[in-house]
Amino acid sequence: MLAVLVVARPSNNAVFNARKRTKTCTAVNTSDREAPRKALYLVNVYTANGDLSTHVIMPTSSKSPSSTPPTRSFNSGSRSQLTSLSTSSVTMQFKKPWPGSLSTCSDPPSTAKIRARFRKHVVQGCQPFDDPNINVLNNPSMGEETARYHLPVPSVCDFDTTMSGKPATDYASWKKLQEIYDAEHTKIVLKDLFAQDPKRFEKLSKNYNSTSGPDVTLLVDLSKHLITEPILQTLISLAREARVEEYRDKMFAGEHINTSEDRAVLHVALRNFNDFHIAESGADEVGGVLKHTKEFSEAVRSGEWKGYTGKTINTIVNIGIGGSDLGPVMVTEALKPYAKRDLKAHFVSNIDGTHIAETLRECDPERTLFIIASKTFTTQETITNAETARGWFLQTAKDKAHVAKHFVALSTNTKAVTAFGIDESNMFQFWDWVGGRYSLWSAIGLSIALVIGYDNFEALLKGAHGMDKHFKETPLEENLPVLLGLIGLWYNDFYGAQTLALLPYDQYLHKFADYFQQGDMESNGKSVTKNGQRVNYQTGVRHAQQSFSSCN
Ligand SMILES: O=P(O)(O)OC[C@H]1O[C@@H](O)[C@H](O)[C@@H](O)[C@@H]1O
Repeated sequence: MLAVLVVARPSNNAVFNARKRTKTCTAVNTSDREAPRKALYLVNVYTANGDLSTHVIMPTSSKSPSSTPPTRSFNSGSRSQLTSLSTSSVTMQFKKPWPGSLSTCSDPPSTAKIRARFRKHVVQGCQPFDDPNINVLNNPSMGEETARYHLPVPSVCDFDTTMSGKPATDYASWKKLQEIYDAEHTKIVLKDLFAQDPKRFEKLSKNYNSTSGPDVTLLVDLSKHLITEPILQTLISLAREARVEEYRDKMFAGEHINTSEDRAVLHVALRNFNDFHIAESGADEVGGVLKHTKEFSEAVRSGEWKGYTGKTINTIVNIGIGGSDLGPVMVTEALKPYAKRDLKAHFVSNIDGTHIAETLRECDPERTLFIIASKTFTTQETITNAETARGWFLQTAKDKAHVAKHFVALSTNTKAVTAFGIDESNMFQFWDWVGGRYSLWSAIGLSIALVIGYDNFEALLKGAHGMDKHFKETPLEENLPVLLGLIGLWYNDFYGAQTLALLPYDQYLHKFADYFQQGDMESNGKSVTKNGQRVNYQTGVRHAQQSFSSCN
């Protein structure tokens, strides 16, 4: 099947906001050269009340396209529609009130906004939209009822339209799991399962031996879960049906499996050490950033790096939020036994000024290094706290030139970093293919390297790489992340158990639940499938962080 896909899918936030306002659209053109009459365009529009309306448009022939193709619309009444199309272009019309993500208030969508939206959504394998070819067909003004845009469709490319955009509930294995659950769940009692099979622990527990050394092992004990071997086998079949292995391999190869943002998903490249071949721009720059991290962290720790009055650094303050805070704070706490005790580390995330104010009371401006950690460098909480820190520092240091000795930035956004006043040489780069929740292994880990030393930071990366290798190379039946994911799905979607308790009894892991909560919820908590269809089943869980009282 040869097809063209044109996607302008709302991000998760967009979908979340769709309840409040109209969102724009996913346009899918699937055309089959062998059977041109089957050529198909789909346009999904998120309407003001959050519903998805799908327009299906079938040109009479993709070789001799109709300018007014027959269309079928579901949930009509949306504010945007296709008015004409050919094999190479689509004309879209937006009616007042304009789709919320394209315009604000009652302004018509600007060409720049249309371009920005469509430029972002280039599907892997297809040629990008050619911006200049997005033409405004009329010149909408406040008084006009419609705005019309001519959007070029990229040339035909291979795209498998059966990719996992299908609701999970449509898979045969899902249906089988539902049957098993309905017939058996009242009989699944743990003590009976152990009584029936004395080898249950041996059969359902898995070991992981790290490449870091024989003393590093993990035990995942599935025998204490409410599953049987047939249930586990069916869960694994579900993963195969959903093509988890194929998408895992695409991920490691650097393909843009994040289709809504047209990005690769490559946190594994941050700890790869040239093991897997990853063809994505930036993957070959990781080594350079690690070198910078090593040199800088060693200079600060050894005292070679001096503050503006020539004194050594004795305090670091990481200012960030979400992934730019939770990962580093969790790891520095977990690996405290390796910490340099005379280098105090603070992590400031709260927009409530008390957090930064109380932290600054413990800092000496001559001996403090501020690390501004933000992938986007636009996050309000972080920038506000960073400005407070800079103002506090300059009250004593006076001269802005001294900022260079006391402020560094960890970000993908060079322009915003330099506009803030941090020199590019004091910036530690990373790439848009690092999700915030996975960023502790990127430059965002600088505070970790400062606290535990670069060699220990590198050992952490290598440990993570060992698990990446296991995930990449191990059959699903023995694949620990896959098995744990499937167990989560079994409880969440069949038992309806939406609360996950994380019980890290080791005090060093006291920040683990906070950290893991973001990773799990932002990764799994989705409300639409890959092709934009709203799901009617659970995709994520609620996290209970040792708050037993709320679990009854
Ligand atoms: O690192 P940034 O760009 O400041 O973002 C911080 C956090 O911002 C939140 O909005 C995102 O959901 C998180 O994923 C992210 O970690």
